[in-house]
Amino acid sequence: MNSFEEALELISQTALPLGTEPVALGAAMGRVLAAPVIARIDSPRSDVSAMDGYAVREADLSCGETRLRIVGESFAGAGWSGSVGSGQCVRIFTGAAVPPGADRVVIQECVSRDGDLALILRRPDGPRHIRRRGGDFDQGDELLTTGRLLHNRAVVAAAGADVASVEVFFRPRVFILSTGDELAEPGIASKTPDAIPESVSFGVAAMAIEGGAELAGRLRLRDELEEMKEAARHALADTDLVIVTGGASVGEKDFAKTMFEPGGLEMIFSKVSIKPGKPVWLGRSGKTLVMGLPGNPTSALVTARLLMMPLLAGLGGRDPRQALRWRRAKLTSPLPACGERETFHRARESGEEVDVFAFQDSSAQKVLADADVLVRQSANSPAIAAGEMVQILDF
Ligand SMILES: Nc1nc2c(c(=O)[nH]1)N[C@H]1C(S)=C(S)[C@@H](COP(=O)(O)OP(=O)(O)OC[C@H]3O[C@@H](n4cnc5c(N)ncnc54)[C@H](O)[C@@H]3O)O[C@H]1N2
Ligand code: MOO
Repeated sequence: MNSFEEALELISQTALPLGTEPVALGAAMGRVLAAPVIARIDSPRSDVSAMDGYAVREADLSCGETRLRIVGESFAGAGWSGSVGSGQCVRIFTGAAVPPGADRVVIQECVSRDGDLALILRRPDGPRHIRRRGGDFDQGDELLTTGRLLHNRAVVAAAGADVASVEVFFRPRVFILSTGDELAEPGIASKTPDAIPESVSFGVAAMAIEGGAELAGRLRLRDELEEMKEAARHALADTDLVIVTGGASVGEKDFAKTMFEPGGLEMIFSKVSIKPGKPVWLGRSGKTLVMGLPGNPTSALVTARLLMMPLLAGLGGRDPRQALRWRRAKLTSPLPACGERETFHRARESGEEVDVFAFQDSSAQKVLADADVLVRQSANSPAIAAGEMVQILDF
């Protein structure tokens, strides 16, 4: 059995980027850059006004009142072509180019206008309200590095750099197979005695999409080996990762691994010393990776968070360990000593504190809805007192 750190290391070695493609910026949200974004223009493109007002020559301003002749207007997108001479000024608006000669913008609240004369009541001090050319970035600057996730703010920077399309890594294509004779589609389980709603694939699919995956398909399977082998063959075609839930343990109908044997299944790890989720496994069938998650809903979601997310990060061009950003918080109640499996408790964060739920069963579903972090407790650690700091991970 591998430790959690060993499993992560194996994932880092296995999860290599799948390839790259150009995409239009409008479709790039959530994608990972495979090449840096380099600015194609300066920003601002020239010295521009930061306020609505009048572009003046600082040297013209006297301590008392100053009268200047308005010789032109400069709008954003339609600047004024002349230059501002002594005793002159130009009406100017936010984002408009500051004409040569002017070196300050006086905001319009400090100016009264009389025909083509601007009357400045007293000499302004403070900022000159001019944004310098290239003050934000220069043409040729690297604005976004390879491996960056394009979120809403990053696409603003790319678009602002006059970049129309970006080179990104392929999204991993993920197929989810859930196994178990007892499973029924949510909404119809109550009609059959012994049936339970298939819940896990919904959470795993949602998490995979959050992790940058594209959902290639989802199938619910009965524990019938021949049917499962056929489904495995179908799921393996044209996907990068198959996630199979349930049947990971040692039950008589636990066929999650066996179903992949016709295509060949090379194991990468077959159990991890964590609680919950010990039966989680990773293998490769042909060129497709296969991850088996335990069927218990909490075990499935915890292992998906701890191991599937780093795997997807790596396949999608990011550092797998970036998917796990541990933070620290203070325990509100004590934790008992940890057994020999590293343990990840479901908990809720509140301010700088973290409340570990009393119900930690691996079959739990209600608590999953309430938990927002996992609390990490190392294997064989002694009891941890309330008030101690612990490692937490967004869940
Ligand atoms: N003798 C042993 N028994 C078990 C061991 C063991 O080491 N020795 N390991 C236990 C651990 S730990 C776990 S976790 C579970 C995992 O078992 P499986 O992956 O084989 O899961 P199943 O038996 O298929 O299901 C477990 C449980 O979860 C329910 N389930 C399954 N799939 C779904 C789904 N998609 N949606 C909702 N609920 C699901 C299923 O009905 C079972 O109740 O094994 C222990 N046993
Ligand atoms: O790992 Mo199982 O998830 O302990 O019940």
